[in-house]
Amino acid sequence: MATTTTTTLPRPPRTSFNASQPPTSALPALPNSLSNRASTQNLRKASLLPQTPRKISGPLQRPSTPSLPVLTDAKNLVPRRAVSIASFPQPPRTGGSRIASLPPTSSLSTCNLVANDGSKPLSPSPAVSPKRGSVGLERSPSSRSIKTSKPKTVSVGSLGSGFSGSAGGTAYLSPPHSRSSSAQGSYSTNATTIDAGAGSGDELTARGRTDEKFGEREGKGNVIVSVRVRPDSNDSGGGGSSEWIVDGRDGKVGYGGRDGGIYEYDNAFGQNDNNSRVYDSCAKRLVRRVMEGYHGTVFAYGMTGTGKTFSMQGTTSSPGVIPLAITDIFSFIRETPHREFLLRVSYLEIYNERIHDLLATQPGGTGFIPLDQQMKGEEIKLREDAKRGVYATPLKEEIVQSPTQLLRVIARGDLARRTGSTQFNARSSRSHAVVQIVVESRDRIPGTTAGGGSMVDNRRAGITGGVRVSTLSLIDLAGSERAAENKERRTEGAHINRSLLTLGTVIARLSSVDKEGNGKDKDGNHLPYRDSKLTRLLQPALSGGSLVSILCTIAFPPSQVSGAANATHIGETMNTLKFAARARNNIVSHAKKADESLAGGVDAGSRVLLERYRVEISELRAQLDSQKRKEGDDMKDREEREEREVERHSEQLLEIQLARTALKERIEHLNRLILSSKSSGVNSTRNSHLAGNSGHMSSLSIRSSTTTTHLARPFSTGSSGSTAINGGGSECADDDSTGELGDGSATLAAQVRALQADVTDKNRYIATLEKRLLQARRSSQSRASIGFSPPHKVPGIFSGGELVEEARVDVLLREKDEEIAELRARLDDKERMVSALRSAARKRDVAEVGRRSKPSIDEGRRRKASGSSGGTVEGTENETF
Ligand SMILES: Nc1ncnc2c1ncn2[C@@H]1O[C@H](COP(=O)(O)OP(=O)(O)OP(=O)(O)O)[C@@H](O)[C@H]1O
Repeated sequence: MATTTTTTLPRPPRTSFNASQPPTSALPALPNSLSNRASTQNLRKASLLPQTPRKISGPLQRPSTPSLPVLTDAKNLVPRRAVSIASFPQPPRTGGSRIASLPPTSSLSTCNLVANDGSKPLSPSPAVSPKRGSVGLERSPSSRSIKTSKPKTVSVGSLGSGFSGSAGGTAYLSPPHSRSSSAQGSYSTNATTIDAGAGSGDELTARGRTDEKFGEREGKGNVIVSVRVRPDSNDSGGGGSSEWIVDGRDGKVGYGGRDGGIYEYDNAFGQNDNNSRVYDSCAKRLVRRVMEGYHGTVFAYGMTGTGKTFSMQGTTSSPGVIPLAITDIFSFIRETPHREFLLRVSYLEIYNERIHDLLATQPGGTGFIPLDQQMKGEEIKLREDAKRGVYATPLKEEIVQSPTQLLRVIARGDLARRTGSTQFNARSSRSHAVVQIVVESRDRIPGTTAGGGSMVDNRRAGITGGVRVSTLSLIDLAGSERAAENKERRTEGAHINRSLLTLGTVIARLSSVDKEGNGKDKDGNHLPYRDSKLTRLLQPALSGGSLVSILCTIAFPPSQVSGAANATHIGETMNTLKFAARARNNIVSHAKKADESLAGGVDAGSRVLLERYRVEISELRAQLDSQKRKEGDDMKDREEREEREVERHSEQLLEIQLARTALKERIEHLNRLILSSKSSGVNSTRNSHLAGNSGHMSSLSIRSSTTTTHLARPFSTGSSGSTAINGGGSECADDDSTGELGDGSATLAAQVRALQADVTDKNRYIATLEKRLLQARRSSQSRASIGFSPPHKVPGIFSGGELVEEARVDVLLREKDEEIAELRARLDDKERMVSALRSAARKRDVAEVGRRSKPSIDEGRRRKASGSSGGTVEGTENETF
C-alpha cells in the first residue's frame, strides 16, 4: 500500500479574532477588536504590513524587508504542453449567462490586463502618510468605468506600483494573466505550461513558501482565502468606492470609512480581474492536487448579487471555476498516461434546509424530477462513515468520460437549481449548490492497455498499488440578503442566513478547536456542524480533511444608494471581509493524500468503482471465455452427432438400395420364370380344352414353368389324382420316374408341383418383402422423428438431398406395394391354373382309363367269341386297376 504523506503544513501566525462570539448579522460578523478610531490611530503608528495581524489597522506600507523570495523553484519547473479546451467537444449552449458551466465559443476579449512579472515586489514602497478615510491610499477617480475595454491602471502613489486605481474604485496592478484567448474562440491553459515539477509528490506547499508557479505567491497552502470585488454594474463608479481599498499585489482589501479596516488575504481580485485569473490563483493548484489524491473544496461566499455564481460558473465568454476545473481535470488525465481514472459527479442543492438532487431523473431516465416531487419522495439525508466522511444519500452519481459530458451534466443541474429575483440580483441563487466530482485513479499496469487486468491479477503478477479516491467539491453558496420583500424570499433568506450564520460560527470556533481533531473546542464542546446541512456537508473540509479555497465576493455600494441602505451594504460587505479573514486565520487543513485501497478491500458495496469495474470486467471476460469454450464443446458434440446421423442415414440409404436391388433382381428372376412359362405356351392352342375350361386364364397370361407336354403325362395307376397334385417332393420323384412319356415332357402332376413350389416360393418372398417394407417404413419414421430436424441438418448433406431421398423411398415403397399386389394376382392366376390343370389331369386320366379299358373289353369279347377262359383277362384288369 502506498504510504500516506501527511501534509499538514505550518502556517504563519494570523491575527486572532474574537472567535468566541458568534456572528449576529446575516453574514457572520467578525468581531472587530479595533474600533475605527483605534485603527486610524494605528494607521498612523503602525508600520505597514505587520507580520501577524491580518487586519491592517494602520497606514498601508510596504514591509521593510522582503518577505518573499522570488521564483526560488524556477529551475525545477518543467515546461508543459499547453492544452486547449477546444480540443474537447463543446456542449450545447442553452443561452443566457446563467448556464455558465459551458466553455466559451468566442475568444476572450478582455484579457489585456496590465502584466508584470508576477513576483512580489522586493522593495517596499516608502511608507505613506495616509489621510483618514483613504487609509493611506490616494483616491482613485471614482468615475472610472469598468466597461472600458482596456482598463486603465492608475498608480496610487502611496503604494507605488503595488496599488493602482482602476475602474470603479481602488484597483491594483494585476499579476500576469495565465490564460490567453485564442483565435478559435477557445482558451488555452497557458498557466499550466510550467509544471509543479515531475513527481511533485505528496507534499503540499506550506503557507509562507514562495510559489511562483501558476502565478502564486506567499501564503498559498492548504487553505486559500480570496476576495473578489465585483465591477460596479451601473457604471456609476460606485458612490463610496473611493473609500475601498483593493491591493491585488499584497492581497489586501479594506474599507477606509467608519467601522472599516483592512484585511489581508491570499488573493484580492479587483474589478478587472477575470474569471480565468481568479481560477488560476484560487483553484487551479487545488484541482491538480485533487487529481493527485487529495480532497479539495472550493466555495464562493458573499452577499447576494456579488458574483458568486459568476465566479463559479462564469459565462460562455468567461468560464468560471467549475468549467475551468473540468478542463484541467481532463488535461491532467491526458498528461498522466501511467494512471487510469474514473470520474463520477453528483450535484445537489440545499434549499430551505432540505437536500435536493439536481441530477435526479424520472424512473426510466426521462427528464428531471421536479423538486416539489422530490420533496414528496425519499428524503436525501446526510450520513457519515470513516471512509467517505459526510455524504448525502440517496444521491444520483453519473460517471463521466469527457469534459463535454461533465459540463452537460452540470448544466442540467444548473437548470434545475432554484433561482429567484432579489433586490440585488434578478436571478439570485436561492440555494447552496454543491457539485461533487469523485476522482478514482490507480497506476496503469505496465505493458497493458486500458482494459488491463484486475487488481487481483496485478497482485498475482506481483504488481502492487490500489485505487485512490479523492473528491473535489465545488460549492456556490446562496447569497445572504437582509430584507426581502415577499414571503417566499423571506423564508428562503431566513434559511440561507441561518446556515451562513452557522458556517460563520463554526469557522469562528475553529480557532479554539483542540489539536486532537475530534471536532471539539478546548472546553470539550462540539462545534455546531450539525446545526445546518451546509456546515454538516462542509464538516470534513472545515475540520481539516481537505484542501480548501474560499472565494468571498463583495461589491461596493452603488453610487445611488445612500443612507441606511448604504450603511447596510457596507456592513454586509464588511461582514464578508471579516468572514474571509476569520476563515483564513482559523481553518487549518491536515489534508492527506488518500490511501490507495487494494483489491482485497473492495467488497460488493465498495465505492471504489474503478476497481469494481475492473473486477467485473475480468469476471465477465472469464465468463466469456468459458462460454466460448462451452460453445466450442457444444459445437463439437453437435458436429459429432450430426456426423453419426449422416453415417446412420447413409447406412439406411444403402440398406434400402440393397433391398431395392434385391427386390429388382427377384422381380426380374420371377419375370424370367413367368416369361419362360408363357413362352412354353401354357395357354397354347394345344391346350384349348384347358383354355376352353378356363377361358379367363389365357387372358391373364398364365404362365408355368412346365410345358404342355405334361398334359400328355401317363396316368399313374394306383395313385389318386388329387394326391399326385397335392403331393410333396417324393411324389414328384415318383412322377418323374413314372410320368415321363415318350416325348420327354414333364407330367402334368410335376407341372403342378412345380407351380406349387413356385407359389410357396413367391409367398415366402412376398412375406420377406412385406417384412422389409415394414422395416423401411419404421426406420423412415424414426429418421423423421429424430436427428433430421432442420436445425441439426448439415447444409448440403441433408437438406434437399434428404427430402428427395425420402420421396424416392416412398415411391419405391409404393412400387413395391404395387409389385406385391401384381405378384399376388399372378399367384392367384397360378393357383387357378393349377386347379385347371388338376381338373384337366383328372379328365385326361378318366379318358385314359376309358381308353385302356376298351381294348380289354374287346379282347374279352374276342376271347369269349373264341371260347378261351376269361380268368387271364380279369387278372390283367385287376393288375391294371
Ligand atoms: N466579476 C464580474 N464581472 C462582470 N459581471 C459580474 C461579475 N460578478 C457578477 N457579475 C454580474 O452580476 C450579476 C450577479 O452575479 P451573480 O448572480 O453571480 O451573483 P451571486 O453572488 O451569485 O448572487 P446570488 O447570491 O443572489 O445568487 C450577474 O448578472 C453577473 O453576471
